[in-house]
Amino acid sequence: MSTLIIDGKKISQDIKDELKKEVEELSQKNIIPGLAVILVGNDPASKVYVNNKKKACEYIGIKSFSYELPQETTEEELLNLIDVLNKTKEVNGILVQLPLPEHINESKILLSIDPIKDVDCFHPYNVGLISIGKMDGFLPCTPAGIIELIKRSNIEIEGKNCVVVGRSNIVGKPVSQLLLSHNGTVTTCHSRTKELAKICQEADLLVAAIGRPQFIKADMVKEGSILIDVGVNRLDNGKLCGDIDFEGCKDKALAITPVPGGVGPMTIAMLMKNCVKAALMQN
Ligand SMILES: Nc1nc(=O)c2c([nH]1)NC[C@@H]1CN(c3ccc(C(=O)N[C@@H](CCC(=O)O)C(=O)O)cc3)C=[N+]21
Ligand SMILES: [Mg+2]
Repeated sequence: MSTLIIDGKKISQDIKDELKKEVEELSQKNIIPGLAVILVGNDPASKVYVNNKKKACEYIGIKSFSYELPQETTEEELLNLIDVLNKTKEVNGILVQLPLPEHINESKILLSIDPIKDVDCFHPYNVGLISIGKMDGFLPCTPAGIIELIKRSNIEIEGKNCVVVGRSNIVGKPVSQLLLSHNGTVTTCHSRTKELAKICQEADLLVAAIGRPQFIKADMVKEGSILIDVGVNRLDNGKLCGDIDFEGCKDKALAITPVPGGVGPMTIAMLMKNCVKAALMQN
């Protein structure tokens, strides 16, 4: 049987079209979702992501408020801006693009965002809700995007041996929790895991969120498995490359996500979904 290449671009477009419709209906009740996007510094990759988020807002009909602050911005200045946005009625969601410059304390910033406007789902209050299985509020964007890719490809999570490689607060940990809430049997691996290859070989569903180009090779994956690649590694030649050796692994897999065009676009679609949800919760 030929491998299903999961088309994240197409699926994210479907979601954006669903949201566009929903936002049109909301406008009849005079509700316009608003997202504030804050970027500190000049990282070119961050600028690209932030622009993609603004474009998605425009397409769907979400009003975006953009703050591009210089690298030297102090923690206090950033906290003051967030305080103002927390109190601004037109702003339903606040996103502070990560990573932040070294001199700014990231956890202090994430704590200062009003949890009801925390569309990234990074505030400890919202992280806590996810960890106790309350999934009716904001969902973390990349992990929720992964679940949506799987569901819309008609793949069942329940009962599957799910292996997540990576334990970051942004991807590894929350995706493990979402898979668990969908009744997967979840193993979370990391740099200190012993016999990583052996554990990966047992995975019916493997999520690679390591941050190393082509780390997962064909001999590490099970025949007939589902392979989800969260890697966004920029190579010296400018090309984007995943954490899975796509060419090597694809014939062994039942389904696999490409990079680009897999998980990445879903992250933005799920962010948009959280913005619409935020507007509903606040109106
Ligand atoms: N507060 C915050 N929230 C985030 O959600 C967040 C963040 N900070 N910092 C950086 C990471 C990374 N991230 C991506 C979003 C979209 C693509 C994406 O659309 N990727 C395209 C390709 C884009 C390209 O060519 O570079 C794709 O995979 O097809 C990738 C990565 C969100 N992040
Ligand atoms: Mg991400």
